[in-house]
Amino acid sequence: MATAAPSTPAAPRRKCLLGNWKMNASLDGNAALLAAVGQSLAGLDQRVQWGVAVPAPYLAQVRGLLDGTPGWLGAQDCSAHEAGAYTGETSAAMLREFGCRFTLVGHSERRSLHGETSATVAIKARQALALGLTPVVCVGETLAEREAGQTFDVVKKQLSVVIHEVGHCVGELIVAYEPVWAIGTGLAATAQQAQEVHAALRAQLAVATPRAAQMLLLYGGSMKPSNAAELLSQPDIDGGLIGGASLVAPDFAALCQAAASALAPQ
Ligand SMILES: O=C(CO)COP(=O)(O)O
Repeated sequence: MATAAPSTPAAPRRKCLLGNWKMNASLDGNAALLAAVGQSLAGLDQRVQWGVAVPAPYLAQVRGLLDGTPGWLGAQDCSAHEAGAYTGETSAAMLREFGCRFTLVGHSERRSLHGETSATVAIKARQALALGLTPVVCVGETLAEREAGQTFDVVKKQLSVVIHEVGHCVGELIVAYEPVWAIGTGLAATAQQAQEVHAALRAQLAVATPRAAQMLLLYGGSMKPSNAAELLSQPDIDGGLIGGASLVAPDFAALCQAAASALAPQ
């Protein structure tokens, strides 16, 4: 008698490492960084996707630098508006025209320094999806919120506004959990802290989409070569959104290799 297949097979997830260069770039520096990254990552397990979110003025240059590599080009933000009198903004259509594959939305620095609300972040995610860009929706609690025991409430609320706004496209999102207290501080969440938030986010997504098990959930906040292996081996951590370490070619390459090591052998 044939053995029945398990009803819920383990999801064959990929890993994904996205660099967020923030406001750090120069023509010469970008060329040197990506030449070194490209060289280090030749032969990387193809189940590891990598990419970089660059400042808007460098999109055209970096598009050329990534040509011929599997690296994804991304932006750090996109406008909530389609077009028109919005000085300083960059639309999803413009990002698309310059070859972007993804855009961050709702990074904590946008929320805290530029007053972005979850409602605005959700509209940005919808705009990005409408133009065929993958929104990387960033959520995360502050230290005060964590200490007050509000972590799960905060991140779920941030995500629920986006889920509601994008409707049936939820499964196309990438979600990045970035605890605000871990960003740029050198103090990453422990693998256990990050895993339990990721599991909660995936459970929340599962209510909205049958694709939740395949969705990429990234951790961000002081991920570096010394802590990457443990973080990336958690069952619900599918990769990283990397700030500082994405500016150092050997570090970013080491994180991608750690992601490859965390995957099951092919
Ligand atoms: O904000 C981040 C990525 O978006 C994380 O930054 P760091 O990796 O520098 O902590």
